[in-house]
Amino acid sequence: MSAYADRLIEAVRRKDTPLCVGLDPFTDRIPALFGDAREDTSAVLKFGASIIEIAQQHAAVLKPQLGLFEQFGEMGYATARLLTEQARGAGMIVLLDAKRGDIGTTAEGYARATLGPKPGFDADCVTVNPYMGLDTLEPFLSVAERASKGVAVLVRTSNPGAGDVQDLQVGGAPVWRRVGEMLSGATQRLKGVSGWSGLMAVAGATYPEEARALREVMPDALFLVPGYGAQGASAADAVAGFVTKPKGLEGGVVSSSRAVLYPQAAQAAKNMSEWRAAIGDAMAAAAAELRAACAR
Ligand SMILES: O=C(O)c1cc(=O)[nH]c(=O)n1[C@@H]1O[C@H](COP(=O)(O)O)[C@@H](O)[C@H]1O
Repeated sequence: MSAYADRLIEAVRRKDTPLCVGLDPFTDRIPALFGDAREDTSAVLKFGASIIEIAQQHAAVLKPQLGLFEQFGEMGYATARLLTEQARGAGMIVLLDAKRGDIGTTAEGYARATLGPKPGFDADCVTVNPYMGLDTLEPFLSVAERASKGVAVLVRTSNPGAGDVQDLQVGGAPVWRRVGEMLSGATQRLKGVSGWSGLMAVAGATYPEEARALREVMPDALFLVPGYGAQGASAADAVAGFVTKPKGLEGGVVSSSRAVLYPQAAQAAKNMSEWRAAIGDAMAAAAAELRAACAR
């Protein structure tokens, strides 16, 4: 099987947009058309399945947020697995947002659970937190190398408090830059023939200057860029860390969850076809806006 980075970049090129649809189920925002998500996980399953049916037309990548499924207990976990299977079956790349991070021996369990085949999740890529140290990433890198998968590492996150730790100065440079530098060996290990690496760097769209600087430190890492849409970052900010290649569409994926899952028009939908149209419009608009931002 070809390397994860090559599959990802090829899929993004085919869709002609770096849009990654985030699947974040919020019980109070899933429309009643699907049932009551506060009481019944089948409403979450139906909602997620419909989102994937629409997302596969507009985006190459799906990012299920595992914590928001785990809040429903074992049924939530099973639902996330079923939706992962559905998305992969439909040809989408699944980037499981699990934000794992623990000592190496424990991380082996997390790596098998997320990237491993059944009974694991068999996701294409998983988000991990490197702030316990590089040894904690090793199990994920080993599985990724063996199974042509990816590992998305938090480097400069999108949240308001990202700078609390990540901006602290170490030897004249912020921590996030040091983390980016530390990841160079891992980046080389997951490199594909395209020259891109399946060691993805999470770089928040809300901090475009940092994303640009991180690109200099990590020239070969595909970026996973959250923060576009609901967190206020523009499409131009979201692609700040991308690089200019002939088609201008290279550098990673930009995720959007709430803005495409719960747009105002979808909340007002009276029936399923109105809801589908509203979601399709929101995803098409995000895909087009990001495509245009890449071309600039
Ligand atoms: O790893 C992530 O996906 C992530 C990293 C980060 O720095 N910031 C961030 O918002 N995320 C995730 O990206 C999604 C953002 O959702 P929206 O703000 O609704 O688009 C959530 O699932 C977050 O958990």
